[in-house]
Amino acid sequence: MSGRHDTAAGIARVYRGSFVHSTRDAALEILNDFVLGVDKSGKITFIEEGKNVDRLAQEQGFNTADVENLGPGEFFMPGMVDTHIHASQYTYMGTALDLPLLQWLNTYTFPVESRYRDLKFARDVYTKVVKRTLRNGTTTACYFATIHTDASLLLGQIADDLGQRALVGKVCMDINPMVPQYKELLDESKDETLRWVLQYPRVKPVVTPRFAVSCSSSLLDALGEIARSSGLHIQSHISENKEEVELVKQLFPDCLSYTDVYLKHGLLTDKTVMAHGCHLTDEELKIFHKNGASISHCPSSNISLMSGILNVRNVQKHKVKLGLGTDVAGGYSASILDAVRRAIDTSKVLTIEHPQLRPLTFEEVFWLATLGGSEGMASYNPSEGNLPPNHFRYVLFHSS
Ligand SMILES: O=c1[nH]c(=O)c2nc[nH]c2[nH]1
Repeated sequence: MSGRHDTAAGIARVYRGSFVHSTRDAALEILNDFVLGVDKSGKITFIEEGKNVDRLAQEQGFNTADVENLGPGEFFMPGMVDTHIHASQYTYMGTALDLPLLQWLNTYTFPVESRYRDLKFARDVYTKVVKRTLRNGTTTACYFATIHTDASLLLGQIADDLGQRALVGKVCMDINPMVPQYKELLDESKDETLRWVLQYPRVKPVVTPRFAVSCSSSLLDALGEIARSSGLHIQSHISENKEEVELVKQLFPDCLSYTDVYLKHGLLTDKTVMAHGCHLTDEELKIFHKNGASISHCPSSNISLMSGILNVRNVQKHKVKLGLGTDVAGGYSASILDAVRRAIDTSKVLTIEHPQLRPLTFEEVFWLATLGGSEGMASYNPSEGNLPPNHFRYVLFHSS
C-alpha cells in the first residue's frame, strides 16, 4: 500500500502498530507495523510503513516520543457501520421474537414506540443504546427513532455528544389500523419532518417513511419531495416478509412492484438505504442499481422474525450497494460483530439449500461491516461509474 499524506493541519495523535481494514480491491488487508497520524479535527492525515516514522515526524511536525505504540494483540480496524438499527426498540432487544413481522409490529413494537413522547424515557434509552453501540465498535449508525420529533432530536444530540457519526430518522407513518394511538396525521407528519430537519444539530437527519404499509401515497409523495428539496438521505424497509410484499401489492395496485412504490414517490435515490430486501426480484435489484440505492442486510432479524434469507451474492451480482444492519430489536444483538456471524451462518443455510452457492467468507462480511456499510450510506451511484467520497472510508477505530 502506498502512503497517503495531506498537509497536516496540526497532528494530534500518531499511532504505530497493525492495521486491519478493507479496500476496494481487498476484502481484508493486514498492514503490520504501520504508522498513522490524526489531525486535530480527527481526520487521518497519513498512513505509512513504520520504518518511515523519523521522516514523517520531520515532515508532519510531531515528536517520535509521542507516538502511541499498540501493545501485543492489539490492532486497529475501521469503525463498524450499522446501516439499520431501531434505537427505540433497544428496551426489548432479545425478547419478543415469537411472531412474524406484521404481528410482531402490532403486538410488541408499536406499543413500545408510542412511549417515546416521554422525553425522560427517551433520554434514558437513547443514551444506553448509543453507549452500547459505541462499546461494540459501531462508529457510524443509521438509526430509526419514533414518530416523536423531540425525542428524535434528542437521539441525534446524544449521538453527537458521545461522538458517534449518525443518521437519525424521525419515523413517519400516517396509517396504523391495529395500534391507532401510534400514528400521525398526514399534515402533522410532513410538518414535524420539516421541523426536525431544520432543527437538526451536527448529526444528519434521514427522511424515514416507516414502510409502504404504514404510509399513505400522499405522505410518501411529501417525504420524497422533502428529501429531494433538502438533499437528504432516505431510509425505510422493503420486501422483508412475504405477507408484507403481498399487502403492498394490494395497497398500491398501480405500482409494478414494492421497489416501484418507493421509486414512484421519489424515495429511491443514491442516498437511500432500504432494510432487508429478502424477497426482491432481479428486476427490482436492477432498479436499485440504476438508482444507486443501497440495501441493509439484517440477517439476525431476518431469521428471528422468520422473514427470509437475503441472497447476498445475487445482490452483489447486480452491483447494488450493500451494508450490514443489526436491526435491533428484530435482531437480538446491538453488535455488528454479531451481524457478521449471522451473515455467514445464513449464507451457509443458503448453501445447504443450493449447493452451487458459495457461502460468504469472514473477509467478505468484514468488508460489508465496514467499507460496504460506509459506501451504502454514502451518496454516490455506482451505475454512473462514481466512487464513494473518501471521508467515509478512513475513519478508524481503536479496538482496545
Ligand atoms: O424489522 C423491522 N422492524 C420494524 O420496526 C419495522 N417497521 C416496518 N418494517 C419493519 N421491519
